[in-house]
Amino acid sequence: MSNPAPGKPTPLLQLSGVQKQWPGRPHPALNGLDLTVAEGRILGLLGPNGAGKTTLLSVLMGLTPADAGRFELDGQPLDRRRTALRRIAGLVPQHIALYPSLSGQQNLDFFAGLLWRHPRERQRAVDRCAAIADLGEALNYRVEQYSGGQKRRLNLAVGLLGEPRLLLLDEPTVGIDPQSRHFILESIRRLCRDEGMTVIHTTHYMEEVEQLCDDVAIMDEGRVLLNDSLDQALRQARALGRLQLRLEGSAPNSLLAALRKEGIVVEAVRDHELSLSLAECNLSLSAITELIEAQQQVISTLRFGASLETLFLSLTGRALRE
Ligand SMILES: Nc1ncnc2c1ncn2[C@@H]1O[C@H](COP(=O)(O)OP(=O)(O)OP(=O)(O)O)[C@@H](O)[C@H]1O
Repeated sequence: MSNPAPGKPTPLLQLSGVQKQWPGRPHPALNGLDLTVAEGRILGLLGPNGAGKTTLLSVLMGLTPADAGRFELDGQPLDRRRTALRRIAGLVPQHIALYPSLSGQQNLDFFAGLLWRHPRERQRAVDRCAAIADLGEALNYRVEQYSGGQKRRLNLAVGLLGEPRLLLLDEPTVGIDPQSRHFILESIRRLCRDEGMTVIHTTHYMEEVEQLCDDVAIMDEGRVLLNDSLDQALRQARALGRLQLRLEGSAPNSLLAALRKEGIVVEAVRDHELSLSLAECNLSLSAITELIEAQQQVISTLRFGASLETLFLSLTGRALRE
């Protein structure tokens, strides 16, 4: 393998031309998919229903073989029929995969028993994952008594029992309360930061990708249309976007000049409202607000019209949640 360019993250996984046709389906679920997953980073995999995200995770877990394609792990080619990722990957499936009549603890013990032979290793994995789920007393309750959020937390913990190097998350926060969602996202972030785990996080929620992920891949009709760092993707999105601002006072000329100096195009000024185009500006949103506040202006509302959603729309021609 050639050495990565300085500053560029090392690829853990590289896929090219991956093809998968489910029997009896009119279109391939994966249709020449290329994807790079960088080591120790969180990749947000965005795509509408039927884009092929779950199929991709199934192929990566070796649950179903790809029809064609090249797979490289740590720069070494893998046999596409046995991608061998199961050894290093943990899957947190979209549908809760727990035994409802067993307690949380019993679920952890059971799944750990499938992964670890040695009782001491098994116990260590269970204790670690029980701590990650952080369910307190509820760990001893039957899973059928859990809230949706508690089930999701345990589902995540079970996916971590094998101490995976690569964690595959299939929409891990669907249909749960904001607190549990926050808990799950924080746990993922911590695992990535403290243990160098690599994560593929599939989701419909753009804002989750913006909050959590280092990299983003946008997928549609079995192909990856964009695979880049989140910063680059947002920069691309920003080029499509507008920032609408409402100030508490009217905008002084000094503010307009300061904005223009940073490459921000002031498209319209109406009373206290400004419409800005950020196509030529390299500042982050927070740097722009700081710049405005440094001009002694108070922002009462701010609406950014370009996000991953805008980028997604421009790449696929349709909204993610259509
Ligand atoms: N086990 C299967 N057997 C037959 N067809 C399948 C199977 N799994 C997925 N498909 C088909 O493959 C295509 C891609 O589906 P997939 O579930 O991978 O997409 P997805 O992006 O995960 O969608 P969602 O966001 O709805 O979960 C769809 O047309 C789907 O019907």
